[in-house]
Amino acid sequence: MNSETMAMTALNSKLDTVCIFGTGDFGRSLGLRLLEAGYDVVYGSRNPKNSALLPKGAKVMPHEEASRSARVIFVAIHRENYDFLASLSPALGGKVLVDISNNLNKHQYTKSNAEYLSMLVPGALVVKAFNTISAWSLQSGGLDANRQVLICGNHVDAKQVVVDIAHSLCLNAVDRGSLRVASELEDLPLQLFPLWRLPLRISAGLLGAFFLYVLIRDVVYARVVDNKDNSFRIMVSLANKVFPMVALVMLALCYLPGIIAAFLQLNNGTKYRRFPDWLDHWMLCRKQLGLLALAFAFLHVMYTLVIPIRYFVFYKRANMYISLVKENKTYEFEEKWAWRSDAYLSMGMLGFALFVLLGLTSLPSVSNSLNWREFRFIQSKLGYLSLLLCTAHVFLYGWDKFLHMSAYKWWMPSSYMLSLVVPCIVLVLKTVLIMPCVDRTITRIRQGWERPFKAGMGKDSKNSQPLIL
Ligand SMILES: NC(=O)C1=CN([C@@H]2O[C@H](COP(=O)(O)OP(=O)(O)OC[C@H]3O[C@@H](n4cnc5c(N)ncnc54)[C@H](OP(=O)(O)O)[C@@H]3O)[C@@H](O)[C@H]2O)C=CC1
Ligand SMILES: [Cu+2]
Repeated sequence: MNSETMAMTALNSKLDTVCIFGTGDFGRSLGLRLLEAGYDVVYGSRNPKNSALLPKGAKVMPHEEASRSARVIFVAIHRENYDFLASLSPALGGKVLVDISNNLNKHQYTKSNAEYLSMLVPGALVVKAFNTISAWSLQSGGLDANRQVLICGNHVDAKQVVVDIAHSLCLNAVDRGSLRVASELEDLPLQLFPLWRLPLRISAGLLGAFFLYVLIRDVVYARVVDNKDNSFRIMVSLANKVFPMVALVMLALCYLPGIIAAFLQLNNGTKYRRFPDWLDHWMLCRKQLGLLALAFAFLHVMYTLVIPIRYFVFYKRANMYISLVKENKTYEFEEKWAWRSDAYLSMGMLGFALFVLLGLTSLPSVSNSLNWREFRFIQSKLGYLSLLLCTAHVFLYGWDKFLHMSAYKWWMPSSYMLSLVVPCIVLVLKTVLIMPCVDRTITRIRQGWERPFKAGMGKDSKNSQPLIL
């Protein structure tokens, strides 16, 4: 038996007892789960007599005594109170010290908490883990919260011991590498939807801009020029104009960064050159952009469904029927209008169905069941088709309004027309990219080929992510 196996056996033989320093929220929740999983739990506390709140079956002792009874010690104490651990150094030598601490702010300290702990207790095998799991989710059994335990540390065996504990608590363990990444793990709980920020800002900006525009155009202008009060239209009509426009532009914005990246690669003649940071960031949040766009499309569907029961629509229809009767006229069937309304409705429904499919395949549980080619086919080809159908839907709905400009000045075009600018640019560029000659060049570039006269340029770094156009 070599020394490593012996050390492992020694670690495993003691695994039935786990020590926890600190009897606070996290210590208590973790202790409870460990007891339920069949471990013996010993708490190390400043106040061993105060065990009223602790889970039944756990023992409480002073820190040094508690540390002697186990090989694995969870340090459920805030970093600010770590200093006393230095004096326990001799007792903690060779033990697996699990640092679970988080900070209040990002980059609060120059050294991560785990590295600081290993500096305080140099003889211990420090592992960073469990800091991304909350005391609450531990208590609720991890059933309705994040179940992923991210682990890092410099000692493989010590990490394995922590992985085994995580597994026995029915949590998923992911090894993230050495103790150097500890500060990254400590930053994770402080993040608040990092990839949603840009998409949320974009959607808020688009919402505000489109709403202001249709408000000025449909309400304020009508009031000032025609002395007509259209303000009641804000609630449903204007909202139902703004939502589909925002959804369409945002769907187009999901595809624009991939297209820009492809043109950059074409221009550079190589894929071995980094994209600008803003493009990288934009590409990383395409999924969030798409999901927000889908939410706006859903809103548009719901607002459209209530149109027949609106008072205003009821009033307009009744008035039309009455005037037809009064003037003894019939409501002529116009084939052109029948075609147009069926066409835009059908395009809208098909586009929306594909849009929902895109949303579904972005869910990890679904995308995990697809291979890369299938995923690309849906996200790229069907996404392109969805954008095309949705653009056609908006175009067919508003085309007479584009042509019929007399009511408004040239400087106040239809809002639908404005919302088509970005999607049309994206569709045209995308069409250029799928032309066989261009597509062939891009495929070759992505396989590592470099345009001869540009070869070697910027070969310092690869693109940070594979492309989905
Ligand atoms: N709560 C949570 O959801 C999560 C917490 N964490 C981390 O877990 C650690 C503990 O958090 P939490 O349980 O919420 O905090 P609490 O404040 O509830 O508990 C901290 C415990 O530390 C001990 N302690 C306090 N001061 C000192 C000191 N000067 N010297 C020695 N021990 C001291 C106390 O135990 P005693 O009186 O027995 O000595 C106290 O109960 C923190 O580092 C936190 O960042 C990480 C992820 C989630
Ligand atoms: Cu529509």
